[in-house]
Amino acid sequence: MRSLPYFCRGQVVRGFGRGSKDLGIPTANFPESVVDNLPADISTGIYYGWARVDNGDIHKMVMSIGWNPYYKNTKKSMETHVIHKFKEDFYGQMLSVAMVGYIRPERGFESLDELKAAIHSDIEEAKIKLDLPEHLKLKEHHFFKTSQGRHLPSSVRRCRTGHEMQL
Ligand SMILES: Cc1cc2nc3c(=O)[nH]c(=O)nc-3n(C[C@H](O)[C@H](O)[C@H](O)COP(=O)(O)O)c2cc1C
Ligand SMILES: Nc1ncnc2c1ncn2[C@@H]1O[C@H](COP(=O)(O)OP(=O)(O)O)[C@@H](O)[C@H]1O
Repeated sequence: MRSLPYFCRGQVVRGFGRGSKDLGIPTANFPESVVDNLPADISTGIYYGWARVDNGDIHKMVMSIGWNPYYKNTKKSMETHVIHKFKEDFYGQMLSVAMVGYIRPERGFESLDELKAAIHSDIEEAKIKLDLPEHLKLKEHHFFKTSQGRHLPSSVRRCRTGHEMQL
């Protein structure tokens, strides 16, 4: 995928409230404007990368892009599970992510337990891959040093591919 790494930020909005309740794996949702602006070559599926909430620490993350076939959603979404235990929810805060690599396509599952097992295996894969030097160096990218600018208009918070960010 030519567009990877892909750098993106947006204010966290409410989803269907299933991530935590059903799965025990909370996923922060991006607004529709961010989902609609994904480059054409970023296909639906599961990705790994780095994430930061407002000006906090940079953590490993896994992200699901698509229609969640298990739940048969009608709206495409981008849902990020940050691999970190937060003290509280962060709705309305700025989430900055660097999508670094692709894991697998989205799938339907026979049971919730199978979906949960698949997500846990994605998390383990992400943890290992992100320790590679070429991925670790992205934590130092100037994207994560620029203003988290919650006050900035959405037009200023455009998402960019690694190519556009002059890696
Ligand atoms: C790493 C990861 C992998 C996922 N894989 C799938 C999948 O293969 N199929 C699917 O239907 N949903 C998948 N999901 C999406 C979950 O079903 C989704 O996070 C859940 O529906 C919560 O949605 P909500 O935040 O809108 O409530 C995945 C989520 C994550 C974080
Ligand atoms: N480690 C985490 N990763 C992602 N979101 C988290 C995490 N810890 C807490 N949250 C909070 O949980 C919310 C997601 O919970 P979830 O049950 O999936 O609800 P929703 O459907 O509203 O997205 C996020 O928007 C965020 O505020």
